[in-house]
Amino acid sequence: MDDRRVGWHTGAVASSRSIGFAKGHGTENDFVIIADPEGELKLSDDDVAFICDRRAGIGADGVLRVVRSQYVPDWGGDQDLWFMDYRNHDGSTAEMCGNGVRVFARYLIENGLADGPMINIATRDGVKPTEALGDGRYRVAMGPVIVDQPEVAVQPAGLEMPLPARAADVGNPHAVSFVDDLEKLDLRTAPTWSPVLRFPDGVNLEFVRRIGPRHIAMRVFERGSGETRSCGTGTCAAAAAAAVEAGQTERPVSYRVDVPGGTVEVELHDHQSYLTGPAVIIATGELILPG
Ligand SMILES: N[C@@H](CCC[C@H](N)C(=O)O)C(=O)O
Repeated sequence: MDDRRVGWHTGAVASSRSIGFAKGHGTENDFVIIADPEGELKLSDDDVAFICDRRAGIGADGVLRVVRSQYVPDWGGDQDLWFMDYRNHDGSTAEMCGNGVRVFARYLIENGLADGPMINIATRDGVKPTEALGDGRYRVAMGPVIVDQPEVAVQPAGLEMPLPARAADVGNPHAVSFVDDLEKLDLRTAPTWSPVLRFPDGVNLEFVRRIGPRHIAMRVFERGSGETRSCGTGTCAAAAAAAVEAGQTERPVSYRVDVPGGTVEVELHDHQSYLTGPAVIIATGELILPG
């Protein structure tokens, strides 16, 4: 039997660390949530990759560490809030996670850490006011989405020609391409983009098919996580790019965005966007980290 499992039953493995976790998802973009209110837990990139490993670990697209903002060295805000320390599957950090922040809000409320229905959640992209709608859905004020000209070329495996893409900033970086057929895209390997220096820290790549005037479908290849079944910031980028492509200048304008893991709604206002979608907590348990 694996040593870590022996340790689980006997507590005899001195070199392992046992930590409580919850598992949740938003439209099947899934996360391991770890409470660390006073910022005592040091999670290396390898620790996060181990937790996210779908065979050796719990399995997830990312990790959400739940920590008071006063214990986050780089947090510049003056309020003490719950901070969502988001890590991708490979351990890298990201500024924001739109599905993660909804799951984070649900976790806070269900564990008595926040009252709701309105919670201000601190992220590396600032404070995200999040509202529990009472029906399992959460509505997040995501901030503005800034869409550029289609100046990027994205090359997925198997396509003869690169796709034109618009850069979109949702706090984290995105590039959105429009396609006629989402099913035939091969996203098992990372698409490349050019110019490479347009995104020196990497980029999330969205592929979008228009279904109706305010309805799109999307697949995504996420920076640090690969293809996922949904990306909340990506749906905001996709909706904003779709509105620009269609010349829809009226605000607010709302989009239904279908992703492989479900459906979300994106509302685009003049200087704000809102993401509404489900958040689910599916399990809690104890995790044994090696080392
Ligand atoms: N899945 C997330 C985005 C997570 C971060 C992203 N991979 C990045 O590195 O920017 C979402 O729901 O927004």
